[in-house]
Amino acid sequence: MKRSDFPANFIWGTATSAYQIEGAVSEDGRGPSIWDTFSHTPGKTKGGDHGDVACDHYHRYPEDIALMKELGVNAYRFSVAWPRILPEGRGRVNPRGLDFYNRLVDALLEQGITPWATLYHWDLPQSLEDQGGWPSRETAYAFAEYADLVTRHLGDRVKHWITLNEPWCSAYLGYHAGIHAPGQQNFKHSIWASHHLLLAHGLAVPVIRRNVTGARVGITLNLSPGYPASPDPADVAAARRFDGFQNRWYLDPLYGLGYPADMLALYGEAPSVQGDDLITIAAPTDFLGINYYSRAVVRNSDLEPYRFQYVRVGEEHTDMDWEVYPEGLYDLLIRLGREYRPKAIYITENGAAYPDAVADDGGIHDLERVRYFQRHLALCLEALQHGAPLKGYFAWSLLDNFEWAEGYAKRFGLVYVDFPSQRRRIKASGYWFRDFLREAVASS
Ligand SMILES: N#[N+]C[C@@H]1[C@@H](O)[C@H](O)[C@@H](O)[C@@H]2O[C@H]12
Repeated sequence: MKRSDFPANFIWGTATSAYQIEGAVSEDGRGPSIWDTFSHTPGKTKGGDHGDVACDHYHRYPEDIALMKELGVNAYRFSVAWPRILPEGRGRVNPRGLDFYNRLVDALLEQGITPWATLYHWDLPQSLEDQGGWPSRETAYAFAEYADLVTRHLGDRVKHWITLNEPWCSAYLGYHAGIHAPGQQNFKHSIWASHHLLLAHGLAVPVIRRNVTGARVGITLNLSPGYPASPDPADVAAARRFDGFQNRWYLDPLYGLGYPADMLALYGEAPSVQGDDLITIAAPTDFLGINYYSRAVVRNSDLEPYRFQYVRVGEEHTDMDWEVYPEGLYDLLIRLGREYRPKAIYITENGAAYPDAVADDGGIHDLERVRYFQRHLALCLEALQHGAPLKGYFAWSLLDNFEWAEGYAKRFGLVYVDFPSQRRRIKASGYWFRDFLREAVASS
């Protein structure tokens, strides 16, 4: 498989998010986010890690753009930090926050790198959480106001917009599992949050189209194909419930099908739908972003409310203990193309954490990650050749960064970051990606 096996106009990028790399959390007028609060709450993140400095990208973005240039990517997916733009979430605008993204976008364009902006990658302004957070419908309206402001300022140069990153994580991990910010464990709130996140997306789509000539708008979902642990009908049914929990709860409303009836029955908890919400949520989009890391294998369980249990399978796992299963990406792409028929699909994140270390020769020989990318790209190509509307691929991530509750211990970067010194070193996987993009290597 080589780059020229893919269409000539295929997008090749890397991805990051604001809270994971920027740092400068109290600089130039930025307000606090729920992740500032959560990461500074004892016991919430590994080793008490937080994003106060992270990769210091707020100051080092020219160096990081130079790294993107060296890797040879033609696109870069970043997120805009809502609390940098609107410190209280609504109302008062922070011009220095807008200035940062103006500088970032101009520097990317100067290097011939197309900016892809995610409007929300989990850093909700704390003041909005204090007023109810995503379980409150008001937050969806606040998001639409935020989207209007940002796209009016950047829309002349940024044409690719992702409204939300992984609403499943914001709703489930943040409001039911409680392992992500804001750390609530309230099932009803997680269902309401999921609805208001989708509503926020739907409200933002026409706003972006109004403000951005030639806009390409989409959403990014973390989708995982679910497989039954056995042919036992109880396990097969459990896999269907997992699919509803992880995938269909978001895909169905986004593609005009409303919330899946089987999941509404299972949950016994209706989202706080009002008026034309489902029409708003199903606003036509130009692409579907997929973050793919692994599959799920599940068996039946009486554990309420989801009634499935994960089963650990496979011989090969990443440092996140996620099975390496590129076949799941193929299955997902083919299914989505057939069942939901998005105009286009972009892999907006794919990558792996491994316990990288600097070797005696000064290199980082992350050959497992090279193999991970080779295998997943090969299956992307196969899915594309079998009709999936795949148009691009963003490797997660450009840099080792703040891996949320896992802190800095989990490294996903193509570029190694020594956090105390902030020194960047391109890993073997980064050099492989560069050579793949230069077509200097063909790999099986
Ligand atoms: N975990 N993990 C890696 C990666 C995370 O760092 C991103 O912020 C999320 O969008 C998505 O979960 C994937």
